[in-house]
Amino acid sequence: MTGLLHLDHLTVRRDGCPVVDDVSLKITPGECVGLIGPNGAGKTTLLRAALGLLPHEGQSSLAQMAPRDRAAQAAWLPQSREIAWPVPVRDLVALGRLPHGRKSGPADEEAIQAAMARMGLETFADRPATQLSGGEQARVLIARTLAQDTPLLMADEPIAGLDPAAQLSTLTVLRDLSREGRAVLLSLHDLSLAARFCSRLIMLDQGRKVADGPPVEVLTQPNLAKTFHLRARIHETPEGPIVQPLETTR
Ligand SMILES: Nc1ncnc2c1ncn2[C@@H]1O[C@H](COP(=O)(O)OP(=O)(O)OP(=O)(O)O)[C@@H](O)[C@H]1O
Repeated sequence: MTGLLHLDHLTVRRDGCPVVDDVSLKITPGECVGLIGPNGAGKTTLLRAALGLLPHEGQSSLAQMAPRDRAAQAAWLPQSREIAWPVPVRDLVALGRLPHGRKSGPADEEAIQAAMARMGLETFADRPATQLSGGEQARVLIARTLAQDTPLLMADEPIAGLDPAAQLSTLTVLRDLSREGRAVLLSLHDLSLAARFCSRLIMLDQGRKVADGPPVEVLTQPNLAKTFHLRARIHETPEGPIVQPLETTR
């Protein structure tokens, strides 16, 4: 299967210490891959280095691309969700089309409308984006990445700050994109939602990839104890495992 992202022995050092440590992986179309790990495990650093936004050792197929090719290959939703300018929501979503060229046409219009509809933003179209709530602004920025219409979408904690219904609808949108044949790589902290919506989980611990596979194989008691220092109950349900943290084991 053709990979949309290959990382080959990717390492990022901060002050000489590796915070992403020799990570190799491949993301293929149809996958919704969740990057999990405790605070400071290296999730954001790995995503940013994979995009070529940080100096690194090893190889990232995306980082090697020319900027325009990379923007056609991958859309990126960073963790910071600051919207500085009071532009109408529709115009902000339309910025996702910039990598497709300056002249706007029917395909751009269609992609913008589809992205706004997927994130439930039609009624906000003319509102200045700065006047929306934090959660609504997050949905606008997700819509901007959807409008970019790339085979790969990478998102750093896309459901942080969203209410439970918005979390579910956002993860449903991302999972549906993968089921349509794109690939999604996202970091997230909610292990139960990760298990339910991701087809594969990659667990990071101190920069190293310590588990990689289907959620039931990654979210095990020993992995949770070793990586998250957590004793947890894992309930098997028809919707996938639910992880109930019970106590820390540090
Ligand atoms: N600019 C920086 N300079 C020095 N160290 C940094 C810098 N940015 C991140 N780090 C360190 O790199 C490590 C990985 O950070 P990173 O933000 O990638 O973790 P994370 O898994 O995304 O964490 P979180 O879940 O808290 O968002 C941390 O120990 C962090 O302190």
